[in-house]
Amino acid sequence: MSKIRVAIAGSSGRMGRTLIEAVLAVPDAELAAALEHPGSPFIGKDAGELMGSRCGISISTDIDAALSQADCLIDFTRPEGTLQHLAACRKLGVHLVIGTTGFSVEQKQVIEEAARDIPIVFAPNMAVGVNAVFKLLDVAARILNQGYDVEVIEAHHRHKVDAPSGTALRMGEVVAEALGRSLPECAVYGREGHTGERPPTQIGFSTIRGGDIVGDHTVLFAGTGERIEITHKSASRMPYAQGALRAARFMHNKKQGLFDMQDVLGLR
Ligand SMILES: NC(=O)C1=CN([C@@H]2O[C@H](COP(=O)(O)OP(=O)(O)OC[C@H]3O[C@@H](n4cnc5c(N)ncnc54)[C@H](OP(=O)(O)O)[C@@H]3O)[C@@H](O)[C@H]2O)C=CC1
Ligand SMILES: O=C(O)C1=N[C@H](C(=O)O)C[C@H](O)C1
Repeated sequence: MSKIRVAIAGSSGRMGRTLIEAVLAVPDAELAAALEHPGSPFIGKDAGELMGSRCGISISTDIDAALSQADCLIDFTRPEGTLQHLAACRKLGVHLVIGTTGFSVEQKQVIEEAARDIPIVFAPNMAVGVNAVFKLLDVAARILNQGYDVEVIEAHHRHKVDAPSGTALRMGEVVAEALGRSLPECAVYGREGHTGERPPTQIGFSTIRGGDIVGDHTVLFAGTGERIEITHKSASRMPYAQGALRAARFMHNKKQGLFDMQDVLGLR
């Protein structure tokens, strides 16, 4: 099989740099292009230099030119940037991996619509371990379906701009679905003041932001006389990048469709 030609959006960001490192390290993919938004101080710089050694690909703002060299774009940016890249991928028939989080319901609909024309893997967490935890949560919630209060607790670095994390929200969705609840109806995002007693069907979310925490998630099932905690802790961003590359490989022979990492990992 020929190498997958990968373009990376947000290439100077935390995930962008990790993705460059991941792509340059594997034999079956090549870095085709590296993108940044206009105004970035990294425009014109060699993408490999960000990770220590030059690779001959300059960081550019020209989305169409970048996509003309690529089979797949990997995007970990911000929702507005992702939607701009999505439109260009759709126009040029380029596959898209979306790791960005923090989309509105309407923005997610735009992604769904685009997946009629191109294959898209859209997942709030590309790490294999987190996707295993989604499965464990489904099993746990079905067993602990009465008498256990569910709380989702997440912690991330001080630079993260969206809350709760996309992963925490997906964990809440998995548990809510297993329990036959609608997350928008039962979710509570933080508590303050005289809140009254906790309704038994509530799913609570707590957010911690600080320092360089890469990403920790815990789902707590609190019963009477016992507690169950299912926790995932990231110590590096490389598992996210490697998951994104698996997603790019997964789409190689696909024509269209919306997928997530459960599809990529064969966990459906
Ligand atoms: N699905 C997953 O597995 C994971 C998802 N994420 C998500 O990925 C996203 C990025 O995270 P992270 O790398 O830490 O963030 P960073 O802020 O470090 O990187 C984002 C990059 O995107 C650029 N950018 C910002 N706005 C735009 C825009 N409108 N158009 C194009 N590029 C833009 C930034 O440039 P500048 O710095 O100049 O603003 C930066 O280079 C977040 O939504 C995060 O939640 C993160 C890790 C794993
Ligand atoms: O912003 C991050 O860093 C992360 N974002 C993703 C999320 O919002 O779930 C995934 C991971 O937790 C790291």
